[in-house]
Amino acid sequence: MTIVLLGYMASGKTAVSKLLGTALEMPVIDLDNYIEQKEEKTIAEIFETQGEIYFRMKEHQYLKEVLEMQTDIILSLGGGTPCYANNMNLIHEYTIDTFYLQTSIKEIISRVKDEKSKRPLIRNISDEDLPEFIGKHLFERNVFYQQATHNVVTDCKTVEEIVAEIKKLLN
Ligand SMILES: Nc1ncnc2c1ncn2[C@@H]1O[C@H](COP(=O)(O)OP(=O)(O)OP(=O)(O)O)[C@@H](O)[C@H]1O
Ligand SMILES: O=C(O)C1=C[C@@H](O)[C@@H](O)[C@H](O)C1
Ligand SMILES: [Mg+2]
Repeated sequence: MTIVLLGYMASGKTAVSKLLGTALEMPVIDLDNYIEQKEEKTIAEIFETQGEIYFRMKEHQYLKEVLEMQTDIILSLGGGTPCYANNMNLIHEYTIDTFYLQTSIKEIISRVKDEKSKRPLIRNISDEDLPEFIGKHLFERNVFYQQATHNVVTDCKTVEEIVAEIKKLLN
C-alpha cells in the first residue's frame, strides 16, 4: 500500500508524513528530500542553477522511480508535484490512498512567513503581495489537488489530529 500526501507549500505534508510513518510503522519518502539527495543539491539550488523546467522533469522522473519501487511507503509530494507532467494520473495508477491536505490562504501565509527562503517560488514575493500570489496559485492548482481521493482540512488542527483523521479514512 502506498499512501500519498499532497497539498500546497506548508500544508504540512512533511510534518504529517513523519508522524503517520511512526503511527503506521511504515517508511516515509519525502519527494523533495529524495530529489535533493539524488541531485546532491537543495531544491533552492536546483531552481537557481538549472531552472524550474529541469526541476519539474527531475521531479517527474523521481516520482516514477519511487512509485515503481512497489513497496509499502508513505510518500509526501512536493507542493507542485500533482500539477505537472500528468503526475496525478501516474499516481492513480499505483494507489487510491491519496490525501489532499487542504489549507487556507491565511494559514499558509502564517506558516511560510518566516521560512520563505527555502521555497524558491515565493522567496522573492513581498509579504504584502503574498496573499494575492498564493490565492491565484491555489486557484490554478486546485483542479489537480482535488483529484486526490480524500480531502483533509488542516486549519486549526494539530499534526496529531490530522494523522488520526487519515488513519480513520484508511479503514
Ligand atoms: N497542522 C499544523 N498546524 C500548525 N503548523 C503546522 C501544521 N502542519 C505543519 N505545520 C508547520 O508548517 C510549516 C510547514 O510544514 P511542512 O514543511 O510539513 O509543509 P510541506 O507541506 O511539507 O511544505 P513544502 O511543500 O514546502 O515542502 C512547518 O513549520 C510546520 O511545523
Ligand atoms: O509548490 C511548489 O511548486 C514547490 C513546492 C516544494 O515542495 C518544492 O517541491 C519546490 O519548492 C516547488
Ligand atoms: Mg515538504
